[in-house]
Amino acid sequence: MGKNVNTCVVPISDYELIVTRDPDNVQTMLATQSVDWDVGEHRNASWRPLFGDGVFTCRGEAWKHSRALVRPQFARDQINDLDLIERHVQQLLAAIDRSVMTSEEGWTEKLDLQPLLYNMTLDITTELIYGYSVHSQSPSERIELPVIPGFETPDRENIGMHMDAGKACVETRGALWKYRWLLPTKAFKAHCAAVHKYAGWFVQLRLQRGERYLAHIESETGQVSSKRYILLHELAKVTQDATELCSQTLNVLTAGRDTTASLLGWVFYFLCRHPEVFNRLREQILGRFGPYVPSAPSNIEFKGLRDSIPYITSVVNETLRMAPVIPLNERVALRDTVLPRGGGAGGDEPLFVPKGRQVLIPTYAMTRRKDLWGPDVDVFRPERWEEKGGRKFGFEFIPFGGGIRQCLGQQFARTKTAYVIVRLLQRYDRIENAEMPAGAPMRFHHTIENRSGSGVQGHKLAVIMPLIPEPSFFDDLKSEFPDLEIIVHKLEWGQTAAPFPASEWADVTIILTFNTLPTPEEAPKLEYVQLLSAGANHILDNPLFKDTDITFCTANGVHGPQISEWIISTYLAFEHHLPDFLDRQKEARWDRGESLSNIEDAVSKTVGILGYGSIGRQTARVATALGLKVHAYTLHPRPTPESRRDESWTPAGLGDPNGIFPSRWFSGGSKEDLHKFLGSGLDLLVVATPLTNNTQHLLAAPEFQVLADKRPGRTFVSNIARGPVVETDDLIEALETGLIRGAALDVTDPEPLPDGHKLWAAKNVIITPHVSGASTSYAKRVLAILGYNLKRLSEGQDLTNKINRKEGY
Ligand code: HEM
Repeated sequence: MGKNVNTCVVPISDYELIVTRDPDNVQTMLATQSVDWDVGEHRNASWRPLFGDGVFTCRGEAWKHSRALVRPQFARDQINDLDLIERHVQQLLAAIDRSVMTSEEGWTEKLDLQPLLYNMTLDITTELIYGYSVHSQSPSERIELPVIPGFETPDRENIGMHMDAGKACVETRGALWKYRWLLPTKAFKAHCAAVHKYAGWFVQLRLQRGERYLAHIESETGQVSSKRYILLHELAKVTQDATELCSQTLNVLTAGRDTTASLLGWVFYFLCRHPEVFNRLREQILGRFGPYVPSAPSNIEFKGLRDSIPYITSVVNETLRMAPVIPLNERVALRDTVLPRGGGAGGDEPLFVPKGRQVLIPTYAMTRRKDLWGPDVDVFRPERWEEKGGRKFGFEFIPFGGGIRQCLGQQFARTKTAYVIVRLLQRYDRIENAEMPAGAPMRFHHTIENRSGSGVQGHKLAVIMPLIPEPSFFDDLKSEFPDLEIIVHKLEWGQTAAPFPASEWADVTIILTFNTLPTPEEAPKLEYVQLLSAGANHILDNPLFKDTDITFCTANGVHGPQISEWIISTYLAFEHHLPDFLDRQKEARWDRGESLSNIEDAVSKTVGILGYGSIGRQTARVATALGLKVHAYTLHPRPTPESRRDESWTPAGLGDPNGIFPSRWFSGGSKEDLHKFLGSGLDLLVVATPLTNNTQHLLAAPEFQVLADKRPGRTFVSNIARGPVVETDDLIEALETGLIRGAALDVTDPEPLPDGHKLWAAKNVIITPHVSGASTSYAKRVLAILGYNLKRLSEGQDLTNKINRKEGY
């Protein structure tokens, strides 16, 4: 850009390629002489592991076959289903509205639109292609998927992440092509496997349901429409090859999702910098469609959408000119051939291109040529598209490619983009640029995104804790989120008041703390509080929690490893008589007692876990390894694989995120439900339920009796939850009378357990002073949760370990 050169040869390492921004050359490669050209082998080789062989990745005959298969689908009107788009746009509006401040002007908080747009296009595209949306914007709307024996239910929560991370790997592998073997492959393979599993599951469902697939989805989603269109369903009428269906749908998914989200992101990038364009556009939109009416159906028809407001097309075209979301294309010569220009001393003569030579087409540089676009080429001016009766364009403007491989989704993308613009401008009367002036707000994948790369721009994190993390933690955080401002304050142990003036809260948006909290008025910008504790009962009455909708997240998950170790070690210690032997050791006494005849090991015993959260799940993992069977008890029923999953944070490779360990599941809130579980034959009962009004004294004399009815005097009770969940007197009674085998208690009621309390001396009891959660790795794990949540925040995703205000945990 900037120089008066349009075609050049560029040596890179040990090979040469040609770069051209000459429209005649481009037309030759893409259209008029396309028989001499194809996309490079390495497009297919680098993308295939992630998305398979499909219309976007293939070359030669395989591409022709793919294009013939997929193309007819895009000629159908049904693909432009505005009802489908509207449903997901509503979620976008809801997400924006959630950040509206209560100030009189009704401004939203500063917000990063790009991740929200990415979520929306993912939701739209997955619904269009597979019939089920991933609902990344509103996970609660996800419909339970049916079980397909032999096929793992797809991970809808993380599919966007797997696609993005997989694509990032493809980009790096592509850039380092000859040396790609230097790159690690483990993570890439995992992302590819997750993406294939996702698409493969829907393909299976379609193949099994056959023609009834559409009806099945309509009855599951409750959305019946004569216009309903599902790409997979239609393609499967032509081919039943599962691999092909998988690859072709994934190819369209990738071609359609990021591109449109990036385009929309750039549209609003320019609109917020050009209020005059925003105002003119909004005036025309309101004139044609009227203002936004909440809860009224959209009155926008496909036919009138783009034609009736040509200025929308001008704004979109100007955006694509300034920021072509696919900034670079390429072709490779299939035989010795020529390009019309670029050769000779002046560069005006034909240029010989030997077979195998790669030619790059920098679209972004072609649309910044002053000789083609005029002296104001660097100015965003949609009006240029209206001059001289509307600008006609040829191969100097190819944001959707051109010739035989022209984008199949162009009309769909333009419709979707226009629709979102109309709805947002109907709804909001102003938009302002809140981006910091410094830094290049751009992320460069195979599409260009206007995104600072951190997504946490404008955020300020206050770390307030007694143990200050290692400096390397902050270095890592800074390198991942360069725009994040961080302040760190050390607290004395036991101190709760903030060690700084209240005015310092004013621009804090994120806090990491145990219970040092501002008032809602002191921290008007606060969005997210990461607690250092797994429990939240100490903040439930705080006005910041009670009277605002600020997101609070617990450190749920940090305790799983050490507490499950405590549970299993006290249980095994009891079964192996270790407390007795330690007593005898103190007396230097070699005495086996009865142990040679009555030590029981854990194999084939049954552990019942009351409260199958992160601690319960890790306990299940360890118990399973020892040969125990697991019975799980949860408040809400978990009848399907999907419902058994747990999205809360867990250290990698630990816990039971997919709910695979229990052999039996019990649930319910009534005594009867609880008794069914307690009566299922438990050798070890682990109490791991939070303390709430409903769980106070959950286990008392009747419950110990139910345990004993099935396993007389056999059940060992382990309480690592909270003392009051168990009725202490009844527990002592059950121990003394031998109704239960023994108990390990890390928590008691009262707590601390006073000197001389009779529980100290109860039969077969092991008591520790509320220490099972202690671990030198505690802080490290909390910080991992914070880092994970910052990433999710930056991507516009829901945070993990969010406290449910209704349930109180
Ligand atoms: C702003 C949005 C979009 C832009 C800028 C865009 C751009 C492009 C470009 C430049 C190509 C040509 C690649 C080449 O020459 O090798 C292409 C191909 C393609 N696009 Fe799009 N696209 C967009 C949206 C979509 C959507 C929404 C879909 C589908 C739902 C889609 C489906 C495809 C397919 C299937 C191809 C492969 C065509 C072939 O190689 O035969 N695109 N797109």
